[in-house]
Formats: sequence, C-alpha cells, structure tokens
Amino acid sequence: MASDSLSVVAEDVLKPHETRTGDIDLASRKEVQAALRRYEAAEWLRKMVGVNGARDLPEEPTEEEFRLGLRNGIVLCNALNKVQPGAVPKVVEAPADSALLPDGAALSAYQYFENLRNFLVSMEELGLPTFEASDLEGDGVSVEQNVGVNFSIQSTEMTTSQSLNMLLHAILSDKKPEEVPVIVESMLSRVMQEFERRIASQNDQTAKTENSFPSTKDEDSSMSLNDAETSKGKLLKQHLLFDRQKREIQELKGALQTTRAGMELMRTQHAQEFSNLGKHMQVLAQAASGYHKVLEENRKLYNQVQDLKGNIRVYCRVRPFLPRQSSSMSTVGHIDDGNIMIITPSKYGKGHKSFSFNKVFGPFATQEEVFSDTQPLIRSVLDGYNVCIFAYGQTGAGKTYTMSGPKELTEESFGVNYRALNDLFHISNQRKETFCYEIAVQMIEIYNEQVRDLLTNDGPQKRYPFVKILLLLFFIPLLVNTLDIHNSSQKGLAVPNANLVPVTSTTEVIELMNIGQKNRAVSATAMNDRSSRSHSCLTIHVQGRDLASGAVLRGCMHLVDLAGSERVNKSEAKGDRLKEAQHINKSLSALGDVISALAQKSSHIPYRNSKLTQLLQDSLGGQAKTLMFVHISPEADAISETLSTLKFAERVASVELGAAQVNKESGEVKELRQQVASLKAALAKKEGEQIQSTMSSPDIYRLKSGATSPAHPNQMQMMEDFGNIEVLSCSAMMQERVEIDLQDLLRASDSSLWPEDSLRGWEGDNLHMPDSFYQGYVPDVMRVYRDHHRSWANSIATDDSDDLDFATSDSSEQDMLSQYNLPKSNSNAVNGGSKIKRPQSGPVKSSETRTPSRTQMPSPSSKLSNTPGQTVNRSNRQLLSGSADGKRRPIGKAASGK
Ligand SMILES: Nc1ncnc2c1ncn2[C@@H]1O[C@H](COP(=O)(O)OP(=O)(O)OP(=O)(O)O)[C@@H](O)[C@H]1O
Repeated sequence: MASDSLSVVAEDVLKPHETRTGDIDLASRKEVQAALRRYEAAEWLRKMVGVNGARDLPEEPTEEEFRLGLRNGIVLCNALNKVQPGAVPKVVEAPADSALLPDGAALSAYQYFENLRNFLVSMEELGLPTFEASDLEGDGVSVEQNVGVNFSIQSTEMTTSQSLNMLLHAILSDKKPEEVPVIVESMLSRVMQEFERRIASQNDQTAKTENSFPSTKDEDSSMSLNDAETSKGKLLKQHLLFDRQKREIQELKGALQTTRAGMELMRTQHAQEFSNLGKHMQVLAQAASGYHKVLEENRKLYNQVQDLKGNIRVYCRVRPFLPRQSSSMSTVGHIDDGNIMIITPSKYGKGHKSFSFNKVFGPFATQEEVFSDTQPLIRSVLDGYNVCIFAYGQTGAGKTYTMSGPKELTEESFGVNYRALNDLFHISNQRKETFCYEIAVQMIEIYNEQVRDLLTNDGPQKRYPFVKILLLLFFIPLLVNTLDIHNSSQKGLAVPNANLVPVTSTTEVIELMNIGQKNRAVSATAMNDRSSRSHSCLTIHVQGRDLASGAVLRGCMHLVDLAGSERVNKSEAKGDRLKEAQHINKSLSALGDVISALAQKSSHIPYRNSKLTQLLQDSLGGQAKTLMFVHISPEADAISETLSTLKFAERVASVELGAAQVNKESGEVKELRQQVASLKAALAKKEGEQIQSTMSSPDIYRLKSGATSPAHPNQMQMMEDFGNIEVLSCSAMMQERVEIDLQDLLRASDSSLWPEDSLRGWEGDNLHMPDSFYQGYVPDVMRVYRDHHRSWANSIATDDSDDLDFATSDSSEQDMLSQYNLPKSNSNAVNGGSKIKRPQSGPVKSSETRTPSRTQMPSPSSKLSNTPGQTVNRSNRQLLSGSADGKRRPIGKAASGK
C-alpha cells in the first residue's frame, strides 16, 4: 500500500521532468526540473519547518541550513514533530559549526540515517502510512555516493520494497549524482504532502469517531474491540439463529409433508369408512325391515331351546332350619347343582340316597336365585305359550315361601308370583314398539274340592233354587260358547269362571295378590303355624297383538301353590283341619296317579279324579311348559316325607311331554273368519225364518245335510276349525228352539224336579251334558244336538287316551269317582282333550281327555275388557262354586261379554 503510494508520488514527481525532456535538450530540461523541484521541495519543507529565506526569526533555518537539514534528516523529523508534537523524540542535531568540521560529511550521513530511522519509527508508532528506509535508499546511496560514505541500513523492519526500489533505481539510474538530492528532495516533498494529507484525513476520522463515542482513547479501543466481539458474537448468533431457523423450516416442511400425507391417508380412510358406513346402514336398513322376521325367528328358536330342555322341569329346594330348630341335624348330605344326596337312617336301606333334578337349591338360596331359572318361562308366556309353575312338598317345607314369600314381605323376599308378574310387565314394556300386550289375573283356590275366587273374598255359595234358573239363563250362551272351545288359545289352562282382573302394573298385582293371600284358607297345625289348607292358583292371562302383522298371541300362566301333604297323626289335625287334610291328601294322590300314568305313558290319564288334576291337566298333558318346585324339609323326623316327596319328584321329572304349542291367530285368519261369520249369520237368519215356519222336531235331521248356517260367529269359528257344517246347522236351529222352550225349562227349575245327575259332568266341561239332563228336561232338539255334539266331540279327539272308555279305568279311579259322586256312566266323553285334531269319521269313542277345559274359562280377550271395579259377576261365581256339602254344582262359564 505504502509502496504503491510512493510510486504514484514518484511518478508524479517525475512526470513534469520527463515531459520537458521530450521537447528540449534532456540535460537542460532535467536541470530546470530539478531546480523547480528543489524549489518546490524547499518551499514545502520551509513551510513545514518554518524556513524563511529572509530569516525573519533567528531560529528559522536559512536556505543553506535547510538544505543541510534536509540532507541529514533533521527537516523530516522536524516536519513530523510539527504535525504531531513530540512524535520524533530524538533528532540528531548538527553542530553549528559542523560545516566547518573536517568530518562534517560523516556526521551528516550519521545524522541522516539516525534521523531518518527515528522518523520512520515515529511514523509507524503514529500508525501513519509508512515507507521504509529502503524506499529512500537511493537517496541514501546517492547521499552516500555523494558524500562518499558507504553506509547501508540493514534492518529487518526496513525491508526493501522491491517495486519501489526498482522504481527509484529506474528514476535515478540516469541521473547525475548531483541531481539525486534534488530528486530526493522533490520526492520527499511529495511524500510529505501525502503524509500531510493522510494525517489530516486520519485526524478527521478520529475526530468523527471521538464525537460519536465520547470516551477516552483506551476506552474507545477496548470498546471497538468489544463492539467487534459483540458484533462478531451477534453475527455468530444470527448465523446460528439463521441455521436453526433454516433447520426448523426444514423440519416444518418435513412435518407439513408428513401431515399432508397423513391427511391424505385419513381422507382415504374416511372415504373408506363412509362407504363402509353406507354399507352398514344398508345392512341395518335391511335388518330393520326384517326385524319382525328376526323376532319371530328368535321366538321360535328360543322356545325350541326351551322345548329341548324338556317340558316338565323339576327344581328341588331345601328349606333351611327354622329358628326354633337350629340345632337339628340335617338329612341333606350333599348338594351339587342338579343332585341331592339324602342321609337316610338304616331302616331306609343304605346310608344315603341320591336324586337328580334339573336344579337343586340349597337352604341358603335366595328368592332371586330361585326365580332366575324360571325367567325363560315368563318370556314364553309373552310369546303365546301356556306355562304352569307349581310348588309341591310336605306341609311346612316352604312352598308358600317360594311362590309368594314370607309373611312379612320385602322386595328381596318376593316370591316367584310377584317376580313373574314383574318380569311380564318388564318384558312387555320392552316389546311395546312391536307388541301391544294386555294382562289380566285370576286367583282361585281349591278348598275341600271346591273352587273359590280369592279376589272376591266370597266363600262357598249357598245352594238356592234360583241358581238353577240362572244356570239355564246362561245355558244358551254356554252352548254357543262351547262351540268356541277349539278356537280357544287357552286350551284348558284357564281357571273356570274366576274373576279376571286386568292389570297394568306390578303394584296393582301386589295389591291383588295380597287380597288373594288374605282370602286363602290358612290354619295353624302342629307342622306349620300358617299351613295352607287349600291349593291356590294365580293365573295370568296375556294377550299380545303384533302391531305390524295384527297377529294375536295368547299365553297363560298358572302359578300354583299346592297345599302340603301331611300325616294327620303328625299334624294332629282334627275336625275341620282333618277334613281339609283328607281333601288335600286325596287331591295330591290324584296328582300322583296322573303323574304315574303320564310317566308310564299310560293310555288313560285320570285327570278327572280331582279338581286339582283337572286344573293342571293341560299343564301336565303337553300343552304347556311346566315347572315343578319340589320342597323338602331338612329335619330328621321328616325323612320319610322327604324321601317320598323326592321319589314323586323324580317321577315327575321323567314325564316326557310333547312340544308346547303356541297360541297364535294371524290377523288375516281372524279377518276372514269374521267375514265368513257375518255372511253365514245372514244366511242362517234367512234359513231360520224358513225353518221356523215349516219345521217340526223330527225334521231336524234334515238339516244334517248342511242346508242351514250358524247364527253365531263362534259357531262359524268352530266350523272353520273343524269343517263340521252339520253341527253348526244344528246348533243354530237348536238355539232358536231352546229359546222357544225356555218357558218349559223354567217350569222345571224347581229343585225337586232337578235331579243332581242332570248337572253332573258340567264341571270342567259343558260339552258333556248328562243323558238324564237331555232326556228329562230338554226337548227333542236338544237330544239331537247332544247326539250330534257327541259325535263331533268324539271325532275331534284323537289322543291315545281317548281310545279307552272311562268305564275300563282301574279300581282306584272307580273309588275316586264314587268319592266325588262322579257317576261312571256320565264320565264318558268328559275330559279336556289336550290335543285337537281335525274331525274324523268312525266309531264314537268317549274319553276323559277329550274336552278342552277352555269351556270352563272365558277367553282372555273377552275378559280383558272388564274394568277393575266391576270384576265380579255374582251369578258367575255361583256357577263356579261347588257346594259346601260336597255335592256337585254345575260349573259354567262366566259371562264373557259375548
Ligand atoms: N327358604 C326359606 N327360608 C326361610 N324360611 C323359610 C323358607 N322356606 C320356608 N320358610 C319358613 O318355613 C315356614 C313354612 O313355610 P311355608 O308356609 O312356606 O311352608 P308350606 O310348604 O307352604 O306349608 P303348608 O303346606 O303347610 O302351607 C314359614 O315360616 C316360612 O317362612
């Protein structure tokens, strides 16, 4: 940098010199130039060091002194000191008389180099752009040459600038020695000018810096260092920040890409899910449309499973020891799900006996646990099946506890009855979108072989003659209703003519059952403080209408709490208690006979031997799903009863029944039936008119050809069911005839003219009127009806049991009949047929199991219209009750509202 400046200066110095030499004589021109430069340099130096040609001041050097001072470097040092006072601390001054000294030349050279060196060092210290001594070497050399002093400065700091050196050499090479000082002077003069300019500009810079940072010099430098560091740090930080941000941007870009890809994936997945959802929706829509089908299927399957389990299921329950017996030893050795092992005394054979049932509940089983296994049956009722649950066992073994609960009822101790109804309401409510259910209950007891309505608190009816008149008044509807037997959904399960109360909630049912329990015959015996002296039966009628198809399902459930068998010597029964016990035992023995016959697949099943077996006929005969709770007491002194009870229960468990039948009537069939009925009713009316005017009683046979039509829709129903137009025709006409002869019948209502036998056979079956009744009091038309009716009734009964005439039944049955005043002659054709088949031609056979006991019971649908307040028809109850003296009364059908 310095060398460049110097070379420029040198060139500038030389330029005018060279131009002039181009025109004129080089020598003279050089001389002129040298003189000029000398003059200019002298001027400048003079200005710098204050040389005045006139020598105004004594200290100002003269021209000669100046020239000398320039030569020995004093001028340069002084010039620098002038710019920066004290910058060159040491200046080697020439002695005043040096010019006179013989070694003046040597001293001048020494001075020159010494001062020049000091000058350069100071320049460097000041931080000014410097040139090195060697830059002026030419001058030195020339001076040396000029003065004859061979002196060179060898210094590491003063290295030769090759270019400047060369330049100087080039400049000075053609110069005469005497010209060199002039050139040097000129050059130095330019150099000094350059110094001056630079120093000035540097001063300006410094001043500016000082102004902007008013601080000390040291502070400035440290600050500038700090600033530099700070800015460097800042720069570094910015760099790092930038790098980081760059990285972050990259990462963000990556994340964005990933998110985009994720979004894309999600969009695809969503699209997929939407399409899947759409498909699912379609499937659901299809499923919804087929909901009814599925429901139907489900019901079928469910009931098939139930059927597979067997229709009579037997559950055994062991009563715990009562508080007063807590120290006793239990006869129950071991219970394992469906097995129970009884520890037996030696007189009963080996040390223990085992029995198997569908389930065995130990003494600590809760009411809820016991009920849980019966729940499926409750559902079946709502599906249109008939169900019977009955409790059997020795007195005091816990039957009432299981069915109703203890005396002090709590929600936990509610028995099967309450829970079953509660479940019924619950399930019907669950199905309310698809089915509309109506539920009604009846509660009766069989006390001393009389049927009593427990919901009315009326005891056995007194026997008054007008009962018979009322009976006759009901005769016509009974006959008509008889024809509806086989259309009935209840098929013998319904309780005869008891008060049927519609219910809509469990609370209502609880109230009713409490009334029923209060009315039930209960007495204290030695075996039980509150021994039930009757068989009680709570019957629940359910009618469900399928809201979509209009089909009607009718189900019915008997919940029977039997009176307990007892050994009269143990129960110490006397008087009324004894009589009750005898009735109880007899009816239970009749039940045992029926079970035995069923278990042996006997052709004859003696249902008619007791009211109880008549009631349970269809529950035991295959029309219903039946569950028996068999109860045993754990006490040792009850071991004999326990063993006989368990044996009986095993027999019951072995009874195989056919599949239960669903009671369903489709809406379409119902509609068609009504249409046919109304058409035929119109026809019958027309024909009836003709017949009335022309017919005499023997002519009735002409009607067998089917020329007439029934007058009542129920007759039409029967016709639909059995296709027997002859019977229908007869019945229509018979009805009219009966009306005509009603006066005669009323005349015959005197009790003396009303033989007991004429009423026999009415219990449980209105179809089978005794011959004496027909012969004595009913006109010919009635006999005709009877004959036809029997023929029809026989033709529809095809059970195996039907094949055997009641007259051939065994002796025990005979005994039973005589005991219950049941004339053998009348018993033919009297019994509920458990299976209904289409009419068949062929020989007439009578059977106990022929007539469905539907005749004893109005259809639930007709009864459901009753309001709870007007639930009892006294006349009807008279019909259902037997007499206190054990003589039989007709059990007709209560007014059904038809
Ligand atoms: N599982 C049981 N847990 C607690 N106590 C019970 C249980 N079973 C029955 N009992 C009690 O035993 C006694 C007799 O029960 P319960 O009256 O139900 O017998 P029962 O078989 O109906 O008798 P009966 O045939 O004489 O009417 C009652 O005090 C009853 O509370």
